[in-house]
Amino acid sequence: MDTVTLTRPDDWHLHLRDDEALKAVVGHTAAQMGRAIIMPNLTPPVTTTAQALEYRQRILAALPAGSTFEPLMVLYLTDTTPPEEIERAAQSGIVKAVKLYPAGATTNSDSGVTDLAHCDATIEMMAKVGMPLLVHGEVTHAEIDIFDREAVFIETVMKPLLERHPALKVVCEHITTQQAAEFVAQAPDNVVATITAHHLLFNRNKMLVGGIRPHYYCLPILKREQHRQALLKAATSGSHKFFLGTDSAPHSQGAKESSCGCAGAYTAPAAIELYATAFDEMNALDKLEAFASLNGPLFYGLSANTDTITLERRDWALPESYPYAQGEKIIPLLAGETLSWAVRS
Ligand SMILES: NC(=O)N[C@@H](CC(=O)O)C(=O)O
Ligand SMILES: [Zn+2]
Ligand SMILES: [Zn+2]
Repeated sequence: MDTVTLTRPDDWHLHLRDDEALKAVVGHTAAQMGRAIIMPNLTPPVTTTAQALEYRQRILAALPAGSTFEPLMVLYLTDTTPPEEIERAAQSGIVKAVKLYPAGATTNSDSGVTDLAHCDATIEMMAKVGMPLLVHGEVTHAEIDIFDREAVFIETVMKPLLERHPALKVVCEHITTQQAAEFVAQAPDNVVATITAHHLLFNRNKMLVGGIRPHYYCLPILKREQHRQALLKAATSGSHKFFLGTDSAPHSQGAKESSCGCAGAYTAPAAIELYATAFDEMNALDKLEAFASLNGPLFYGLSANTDTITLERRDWALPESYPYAQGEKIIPLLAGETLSWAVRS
């Protein structure tokens, strides 16, 4: 296959940041995605429906002229989010989900949940009104090895959570392990997962062999090849439980190329091209449309987009960098390298 035409895809896990950074990055996603689920880990985080409505307005104002890109908003769950906030969010029609960041697990998660027991009534309300919980699934205990944090989370947090709230809609975000892929595949239909392009394309060697490559450092961290193979299998299985979420996470060049670099891979500029490359590796380009464009809307109760995009097999080089906030640059994943799938313009 040398061309693939898809219903226009959506990105079900995206970081857009705010202000100047938002203006620098939003066009990359809007150029190829119809909609995106916008992560709420700003500083301060988006914890109320009122804040989500304001943030949505700033995103719409930052879009290139004529864009029809639609941001889908998310609330940041804290120990003190009241059940009434979930009702307000559901009634708004604008807020589509609530995000669980275990406190300290990732970028801007300091206001996250310290113990899910504090959130029981709020989560009960989410199950009642059908509001999905999006989960950064890693434990944060210092004694747990970083490569094991997702697998331990499934056993110690996710399974007990679903026992208490069996009807809760849950998205296991950016899954990275065989354990997570198998857990989701075997779970009931209300439990699904997003998978990033970088976790489908790379294992941890890419980050650590021949020099330390900070642009491949993200959370959850890249795992061994066995896990990448399990993710590829899940994404191309044809199951409606797995769908596209880039976790494109912009940080300036200086914040990444540092003695203590930030976690996050900036993949938005070539998102669908990177996924096509991964599906091509599996000879599964015929499965890309369901993963990228159909399974996400199905879970969120939305219609698929009505227009299409066409990918073609053609070499092109990603730019070395793009302009970012405060005069800094942002380095896309695979900067300067050649991709063999391109979006036809
Ligand atoms: N994925 C990352 O490595 N970073 C994300 C946060 C997140 O999604 O965990 C970010 O906001 O920078
Ligand atoms: Zn995360
Ligand atoms: Zn993320």
